[in-house]
Amino acid sequence: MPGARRPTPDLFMDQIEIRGGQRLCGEIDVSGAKNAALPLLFATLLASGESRLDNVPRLRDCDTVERLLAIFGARVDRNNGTFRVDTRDLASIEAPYELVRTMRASVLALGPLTARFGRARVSLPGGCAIGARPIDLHLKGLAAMGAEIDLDQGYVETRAKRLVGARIYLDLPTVTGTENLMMAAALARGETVLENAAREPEIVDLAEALNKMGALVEGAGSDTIHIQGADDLAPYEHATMPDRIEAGTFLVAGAITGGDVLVRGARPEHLEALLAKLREAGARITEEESGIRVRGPKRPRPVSIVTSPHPGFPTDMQAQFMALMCLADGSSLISEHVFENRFMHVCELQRMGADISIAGHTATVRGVNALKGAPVMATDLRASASLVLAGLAAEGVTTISRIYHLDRGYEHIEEKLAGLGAQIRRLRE
Ligand SMILES: CC(=O)N[C@H]1[C@@H](OP(=O)(O)OP(=O)(O)OC[C@H]2O[C@@H](n3ccc(=O)[nH]c3=O)[C@H](O)[C@@H]2O)O[C@H](CO)[C@@H](O)[C@@H]1O
Ligand SMILES: C=C(OP(=O)(O)O)C(=O)O
Repeated sequence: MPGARRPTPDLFMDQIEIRGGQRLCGEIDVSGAKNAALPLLFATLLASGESRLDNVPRLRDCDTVERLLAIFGARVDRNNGTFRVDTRDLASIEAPYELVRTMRASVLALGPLTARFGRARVSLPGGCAIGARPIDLHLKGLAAMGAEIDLDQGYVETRAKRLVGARIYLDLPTVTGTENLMMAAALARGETVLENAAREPEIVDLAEALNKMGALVEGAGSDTIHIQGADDLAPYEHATMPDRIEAGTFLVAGAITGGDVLVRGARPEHLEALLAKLREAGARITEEESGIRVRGPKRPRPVSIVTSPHPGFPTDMQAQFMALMCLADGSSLISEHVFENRFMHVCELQRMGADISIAGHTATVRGVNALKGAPVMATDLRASASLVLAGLAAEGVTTISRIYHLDRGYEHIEEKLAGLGAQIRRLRE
């Protein structure tokens, strides 16, 4: 039609619409953890046979691993939250760019494939919205275990006769780096010691599964992990741990709306830093048998946070906590020290009336009396979650576009929040 404006591509993608201002009350269930399910699914590659993983969340990233495992030749049978992965006929060791670029955690194929087949070819994931995110420490660790490493047309290629155990000091406690090296070490000859290892609960979950497979992993959850490799590993049966970041997001949802929410399945020992900060902000937190209850303050007190590796305040909760601080009765400082570019949500929160300024790694958030609904855009996974939280508390209607980011890490988020009384719906493409 002459003169007609072409709609922007965003209009052809799902959006979320929230009518804010409802006090959220009730009970909400936590799903299995994305960041635990992904390494656990790649760990199936270490053995020949059928592994079974329960409590896998229905997320875009889990669909991506399913596709990758199928490319390697695994048979994946998926029934609700249960994945049965049969790795008897693996035929390929290549993780193609088309899939890796949609999910950085694809790099977790590198350790298991190199350990089991002595070869892997995995596309380099490249940077993403939150930072450069190199994988040099994964590669240094594999090289220390005897792998030859080449870069060819954007792919990392590894070769090794059999990996040998090594003492590896990680310059930074990288989470997926620690997981990749634990999986590689599980089939290496002799003992591997990972020093300055990541201590996240997802590392402990993976260690449990590797031990079920026949490796001997000790010290997971501390900064030194000992892994005694085995000649062969057996398939595992395991259930994914609950998602502490999803749980944390729901706790903030209760707090930001002044509500009363029981987050069923949330584990206090996984969430200590967040719970301490929510209490400082004035939320009442109680640990109950089935989960964690939050009762929101009338208005949050200002609380400053600094992100750091576990057990510090998780970078994956920074954006959500910032949304809460936007409505605090005073100013707070939010310092991001894990990723260099994880303030993408700030501009969008400002569109909703937030008063935030950034200097280097720190955002100063001056609390306002109210946020106002607006059309906003999701830029990465947790940035999207912060916009949902801001939208729940804001006056009027918030429409969030590009929610494919949200679907990478939150299962049925609109249905779950609607169950607490939120006025939220997905506008389909
Ligand atoms: C799938 C998964 O579990 N993702 C999580 C994992 O990501 P991921 O494992 O990618 O994050 P890392 O722990 O590796 O990154 C931490 C820091 O180390 C740097 N680094 C990392 C590896 C490396 O070889 N070289 C290097 O310099 C990164 O750029 C970053 O600044 O941990 C992050 C930090 O808690 C979380 O935000 C992600 O949700
Ligand atoms: C950054 C995250 O995930 P990923 O490492 O998969 O990008 C996250 O879960 O917040």
